[in-house]
Formats: sequence, C-alpha cells, structure tokens
Amino acid sequence: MESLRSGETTPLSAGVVSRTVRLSDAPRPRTALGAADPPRTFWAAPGEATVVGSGAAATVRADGPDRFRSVRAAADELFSSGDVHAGTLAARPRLFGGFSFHDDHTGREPWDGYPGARFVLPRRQTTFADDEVWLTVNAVGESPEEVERQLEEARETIRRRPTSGAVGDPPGIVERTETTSKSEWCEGVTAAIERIEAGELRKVVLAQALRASLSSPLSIPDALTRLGETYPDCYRFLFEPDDRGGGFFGATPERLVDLRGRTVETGALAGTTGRGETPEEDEWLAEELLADEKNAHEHDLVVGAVRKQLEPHAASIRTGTRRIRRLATVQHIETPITAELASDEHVLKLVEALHPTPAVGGLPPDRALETIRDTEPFGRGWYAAPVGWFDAAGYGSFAVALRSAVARGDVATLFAGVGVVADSDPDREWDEVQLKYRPILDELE
Ligand SMILES: C=C(O[C@H]1C=CC=C(C(=O)O)[C@@H]1O)C(=O)O
Repeated sequence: MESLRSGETTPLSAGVVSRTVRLSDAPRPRTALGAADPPRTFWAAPGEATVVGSGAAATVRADGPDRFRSVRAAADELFSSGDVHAGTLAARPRLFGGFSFHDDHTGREPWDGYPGARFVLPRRQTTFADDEVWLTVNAVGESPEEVERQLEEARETIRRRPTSGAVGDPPGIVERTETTSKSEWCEGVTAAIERIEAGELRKVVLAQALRASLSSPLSIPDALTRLGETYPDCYRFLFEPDDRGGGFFGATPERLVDLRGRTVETGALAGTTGRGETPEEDEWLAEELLADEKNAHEHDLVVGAVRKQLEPHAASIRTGTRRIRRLATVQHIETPITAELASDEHVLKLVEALHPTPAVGGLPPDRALETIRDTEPFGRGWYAAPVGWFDAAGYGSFAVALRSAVARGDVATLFAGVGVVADSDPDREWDEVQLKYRPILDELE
C-alpha cells in the first residue's frame, strides 16, 4: 500500500478508498447542499475550491487540551494508506471540521453533539473548482469496485435530481433572548477594564450570545447562498453534528492560518467601525479607525502575538501593510502576515500555536481566558475557534469561526464579541456587538 501523501493511485484496497468523476451536468452548491445527507459539510473560501460534503466516510473526534494532537494522530493513521483516484487536486481526500474555543468545552446546549474537535471525511463530496465540478465517493476499508459502483449511482442520482427553486426568504424572528443584559454587559466590561488598569491584563475579547426563536425552520443552504452574495470575500462554513440536524454556520472574515508547502499565510484582524451611508462617509470612518489610538493598540497586540506564536516555527516572517477590510456591515483593521517555515510542519501544529489569537482571546492568554470564563454566562462552543480542513500532507486552511450561529429547527443562537482594552467604553462595545450580529441576523429576520 502506498501513502496518500504521494497523491497517486495504488491498485490495492487500502484504508481510504476514493474515486472522483467530473460532472458535465453540474449542480449548484446550494442544490448539492440541500440534497446532502447528515452530517453535511460546507466550505467556501476566497481563492479555494467550494466543497459540499454529504455524510461521513470517517469521523475523527477528540476532547480536552490535547485535542489538536489527538486529531492529528487519528488523521495520520487514517491517511497512512489509501487507494485514491482524485482526478484533480481539489478533490483529494480532506478532513473538514473544527475545534471548541475552550479546552474544557462541555457541549452543553446549544452545543450538544459538538465535541472538543470533530473532523469528517465526507462520504460523498461535490467540489467546485476552476469552473469545473467534481463528484467524489470516499470510503474506508471498502473495495474499489464497490466505491466505483456507488460513484456511478451517485452520479445517476444527481443527473435525475431537479434543480432547486429560488432562494427562500429569511424565516423571521418571533422572539429574541439575550444571554447578557445591557447592565450585566457594562458591569463585565468595566470589571475587565479594572483588571487591565491593575496590570493583570492587557486585552480581553468578551462576547455575547443571542437566542432567536424563528417563525419556521431556517434553510441553512439558502442562508449560506445569500451570505455568499453579501460576503463573497469571507470564509463560509457549515458543520453539522452527527444525525441531529441543524448545524454551526457562518461567514467569517478572519483567516487563522493557511499552509501550503512551507508557506504560511495568516494575519491580524481587530479594530472595528461601522459602514457609512455614502462612499465619503465610509472613507471618513475608515480614516478615523486607522488613526484611532484605542483601535490601533487593540490591533497591534494581535499583530505582535501572531508573530510571536509563529517565531518558533519560522525561518522568516513578513508583516504586510495595515489596511482597511471593508465588509457589508462593518470595517476592520487588517494586517496580512506571511511566513516561511524552518522545517515541514502539519497545519494543526500552527492552528494549536495560534489559537486563540488576541483577536478572540486576549493577552496574556491565560488571564484573558480566565476573565472570559468568569464573565460570559454561556458556552462559546465552536464560536471564535478554528474551523477548516487539512489533507494527508498536513496542508490546510483554517478560519476563526466568527459571524456565526448554531441553528437547529426553529431556534438559532448567534455569537459576537469585541476586544476590550483600557480605553474601551462599555456602551460603544455593546453597539459593536450588535453590528457583528448583523450578518447572521439579516439571514433570520
Ligand atoms: C470577536 C469578534 O471579532 C473580532 C474580529 C475582528 C474585530 C474585532 C474587534 O474589533 O473587536 C474582534 O477582535 C466577533 O466578530 O465576534
């Protein structure tokens, strides 16, 4: 048997068996996702192939502080041998999933069904890359003939499937419940500022959750389609728990890390303002954001921490020019950071080193995490944690799961947070949280 890392084919039945065909009568991602079996997977990222996963040929789960290493060990075993005809690099076997924010994540409501880490090798996968669409069937320990038969069957099903109709309207919200009242929020932010002034902390990111009861169940394929139109430069994702329906989805602007060969792409995204009514007002707000000392400090702490976390692994690190990242609802300060690794590394090593960046945790990390646990009355679950994919070579792409919600039936729980530094004003930070709910709220109401 041959290692999957070679990317080539072996004739023997091995661990992972994967067969791919190019589709001529190609479905759209929304149609493929609507027809997919649970657990469904969706991944669309700037400059990457869009992938829709249906079911699981293999699932890797882990919990606790060692979850990054445990996932890697299980994946190494899964990928140690294989019989793969991928047809195109984009359709090679990949594991898609994510991690919990906290090491001691418990999976309490609404996170039941989400362990500390969970990655899926989709059973059937539709890959949209470079104007072509590929259908893959993955299996573990099955004969290549059986997998080829299933691929033919899946292709026939797609050929006969009607295309889905127009994207539906958002379901509407009948009731909202905030986990944190405005006065509790102001108390929490004020207490955090006192810890910063006492020299115990430099920055902490505090978040809120919003439970929305919907007038009908949310169509996540429709929501992701609309998010793709409004936030084309964001990472859009969906990860479902096994057999429970619903899912964790979102459209996040924040890349955690991308690794190809020894080249690492990451960055800092922190510091926020709103959008203007006119292009002139947008420009004015952007300039004010870049010139604002509080936001510059909040951002600098992230740039410094990301560089420091990369240093032990890197032969060189380059910090790009600070710029404005303009999204439909907010504007952020963004600094791209690239690095060349000193030796080959698995992307999960970098994910573990970088998570949580001070854009979602704080500084120093331990005290920030303690402050988050003491202050937030809800479980972060997978919010603000790494989500993405990796392959047999250890390359991969991960985003930070912001602008996101867990939806199940007619209930969705949204999450949003803000960086708190010494000059923060609790009222303004409250308003910023409301702005960061907007991308998902717009899909619901
Ligand atoms: C924590 C969130 O945003 C982070 C990313 C960009 C800007 C941020 C800020 O300006 O506070 C946050 O650090 C969120 O959207 O829930």
